[in-house]
Amino acid sequence: MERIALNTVFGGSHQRWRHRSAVLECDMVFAVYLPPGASAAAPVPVLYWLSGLTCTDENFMQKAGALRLAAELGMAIVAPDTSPRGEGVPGDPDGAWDFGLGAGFYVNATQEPWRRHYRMHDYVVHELPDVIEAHFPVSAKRATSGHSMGGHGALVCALRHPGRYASVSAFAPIVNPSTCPWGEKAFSRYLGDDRVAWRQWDATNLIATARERLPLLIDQGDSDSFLHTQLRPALLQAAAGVADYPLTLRMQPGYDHSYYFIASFIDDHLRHHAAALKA
Ligand SMILES: N[C@@H](CCC(=O)N[C@@H](CS)C(=O)NCC(=O)O)C(=O)O
Repeated sequence: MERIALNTVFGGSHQRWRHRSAVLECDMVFAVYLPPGASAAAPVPVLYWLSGLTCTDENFMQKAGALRLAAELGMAIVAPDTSPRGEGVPGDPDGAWDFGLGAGFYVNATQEPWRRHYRMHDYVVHELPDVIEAHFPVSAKRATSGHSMGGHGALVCALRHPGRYASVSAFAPIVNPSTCPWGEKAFSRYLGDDRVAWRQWDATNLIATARERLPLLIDQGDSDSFLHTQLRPALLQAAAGVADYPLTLRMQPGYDHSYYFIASFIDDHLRHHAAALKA
């Protein structure tokens, strides 16, 4: 592991690290924020933030405005990259931004040529937390949240792994990737044409049989240009209603898809997670 950045912020420490991922078979960079006072004697819980299309570990740390309250709440935040990277990792054949590099969709690909490197689900659920818990003063109390493609990722990680997270939330998540253009493009390539295989990667399908009922907070801007084509939170809300799953979906008037929207409501999400992590 090699540290490539270190910044003191709100009394804590923002760090970027490069490490070799065995799961993804490439070098990866992640960011971690450690609040003041985190130590081996006083380990802190961790929020795993999953970013959206085109992002790296940097977008959330620089733009979400989360670190002041994370410092106050005594919560670490880890932000991974959004896909495998580097030499030999294939990207979108046409260079598009919604597939491949920066667009791993937090699934384990089964199809060539993606299946060797594109295993972001195993990376964010297992390998990265193992690295974090081995090298930083954190506890095994975990929460997850994310934005757009990363909102989908957070929901799927929590729904597929009962007991692993104390808490989950999302901003403008892609709730039903099996039936929207971003998801259909990604899933048909990463997972193949058999749509039955897509169901285990789709929150709207998974919520129907959820074995755990973590209270789920979702914020969605009603002026988000992707709302009606890609995101469609009403589909998850309907499935949650049928399954009697505790979902709070807040439609936020005037807000778009950007980090201005995330920054406006991140405090509510951090408090939502802190309450569960401290319980
Ligand atoms: N590049 C796309 C937009 C992609 C986009 O909105 N990405 C979101 C996640 S889905 C994001 O967080 N972008 C990075 C940023 O705003 O810092 C476009 O030109 O329409």
